[in-house]
Amino acid sequence: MCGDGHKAVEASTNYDYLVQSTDPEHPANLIPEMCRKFYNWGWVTGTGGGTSIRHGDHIFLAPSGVQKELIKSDNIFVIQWPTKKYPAEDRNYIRKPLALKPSACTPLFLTAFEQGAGCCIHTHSQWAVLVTLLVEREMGSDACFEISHIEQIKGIPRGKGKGYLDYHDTLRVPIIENTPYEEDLTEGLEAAMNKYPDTYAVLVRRHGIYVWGDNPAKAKTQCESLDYIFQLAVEMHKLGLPWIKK
Ligand SMILES: CSCCC(=O)C(=O)COP(=O)(O)O
Ligand SMILES: [Zn+2]
Repeated sequence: MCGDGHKAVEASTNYDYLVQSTDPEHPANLIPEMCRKFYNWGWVTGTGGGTSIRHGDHIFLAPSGVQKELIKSDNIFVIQWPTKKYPAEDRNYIRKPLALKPSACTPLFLTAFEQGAGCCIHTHSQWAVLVTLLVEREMGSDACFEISHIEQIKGIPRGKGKGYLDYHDTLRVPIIENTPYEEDLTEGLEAAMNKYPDTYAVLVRRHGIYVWGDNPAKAKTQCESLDYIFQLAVEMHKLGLPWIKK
């Protein structure tokens, strides 16, 4: 057996306890549970999308290219935090399930954790994709998504430690262009975070969205609020209703 294979066997043998817990809130139980919900909501169908949780100095990650609704705790990867983002071989994986690859979204999830997030969700929601196309056609490829005077925007934070948006505020979500490989989105995500330091989400044109939060519950509810708003925005557009109330 080659050196790498030997290391993987050792890692999976020694660190299984990291993904074994009877606590439903443990990341190794929560990621499969969240992915099942996200699949049923059309967010992670056809293996796309995923989620990752930071718990203390461990990052828990779903595997790549698998049916996300079928993930088991035993399939979860664990990285020791902090870790290098690149190259992938230099990341501090301490648990690598055999025959599985870590999510291609890993460097993007790590970027969210660098910002202090406790959980990052990537969806391929059709509402998110449609909004990126509408913004491009109506406002141009440099524009971000903007909407105001919708009750649900109160579910989105104003920025770290700044509370939540009010009904009269304008929600802005930056949009980055898609790349042929998921990993290559990282540069665009970092640039969008620098340009919009208060954002908790970045849309990816023709692809989906990355949403993060201080913890799994906040990431999930923020992602739900955004998805509700994107669906509403698409329907408003069909009715000729403006997204910004004058
Ligand atoms: C049909 S999925 C294409 C790849 C992608 O966009 C994605 O989100 C997959 O992520 P994974 O965690 O499965 O590597
Ligand atoms: Zn994706």
